[in-house]
Amino acid sequence: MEVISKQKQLRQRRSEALQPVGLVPTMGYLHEGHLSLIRRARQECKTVVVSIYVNPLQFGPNEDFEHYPRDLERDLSLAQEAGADWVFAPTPEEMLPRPLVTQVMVNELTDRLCGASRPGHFDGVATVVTQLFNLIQPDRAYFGLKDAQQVAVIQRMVEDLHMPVIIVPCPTLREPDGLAMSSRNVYLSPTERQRALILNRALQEATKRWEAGEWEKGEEAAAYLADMITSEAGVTLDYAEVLTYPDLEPVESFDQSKAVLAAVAARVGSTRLIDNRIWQREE
Ligand SMILES: Nc1ncnc2c1ncn2[C@@H]1O[C@H](COP(=O)(O)OP(=O)(O)OP(=O)(O)O)[C@@H](O)[C@H]1O
Ligand SMILES: CC(C)(CO)[C@@H](O)C(=O)[O-]
Ligand code: BAL
Repeated sequence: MEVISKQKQLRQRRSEALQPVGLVPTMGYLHEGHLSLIRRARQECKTVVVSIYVNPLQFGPNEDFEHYPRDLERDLSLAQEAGADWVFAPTPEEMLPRPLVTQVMVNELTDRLCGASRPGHFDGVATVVTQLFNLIQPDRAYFGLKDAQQVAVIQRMVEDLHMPVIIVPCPTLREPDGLAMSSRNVYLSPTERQRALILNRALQEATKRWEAGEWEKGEEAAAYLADMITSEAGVTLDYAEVLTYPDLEPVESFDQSKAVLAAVAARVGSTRLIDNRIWQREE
């Protein structure tokens, strides 16, 4: 496996790469969720590129950019084991030699959920993903559905701007007790780690009720999720929403919606976690 930090070296390698080229964009501190994306890319692509870059553009001024966990040495050995051919790990100076006066903005889809709670977040994500697509020119790019809104935003950006890349959404990997894997789980104390289970538990219970046809509108399901999460000590709800997927519009009637996203975000102590389920009616 080759570690690449410079754009020039990347362009050189890219011009000689076996195709298809698969890209797994990450912010590092790799866990099994990331590794599942790398393994999937390995099955489907001749060249597998993992990018590791904590993108300052997608963090708000009071967010955890400085403290975001980083361990490049460990990441490199995990990426290699999972089958990566190259890791692109640029410095912020390499990606941002000067402040940008250009950015990519995806509207509407970013008005709700994490877009509403983290103003500017998806502008930063769309911009850095465009930079990575331009540098690496992947044929396929792999994204986790734990960040379901991110998948919808990137997919729409690629369609709107005719970017020549196939977006591959991949399932969320969980710890044995159901907690969605996340680099931010390391912030949790043992008590918080237990409390964090409420996100998955609420989604699991809501899924049973949706399957039983208990609700007509999305907002009834969202209220159920909000109640359950709010009742857990030490957990502060950020949002609970149930929207059509991938358009992220209100669900007026479950009967008429093919795919629906039930998404939650909450602070457990000071750690912000997200989780979701996609509910799909069989045709
Ligand atoms: N549990 C998971 N299962 C599958 N994919 C995941 C999981 N967690 C993250 N991913 C995906 O890995 C890619 C890189 O994500 P990122 O590096 O932000 O990791 P993360 O664990 O989501 O970090 P954080 O939760 O702290 O934002 C994204 O496409 C993300 O959706
Ligand atoms: C896609 C991404 C790597 C862009 O920085 C990030 O948002 C993430 O890790 O999901
Ligand atoms: N996986 C999303 C990256 C972030 O929280 O900024």
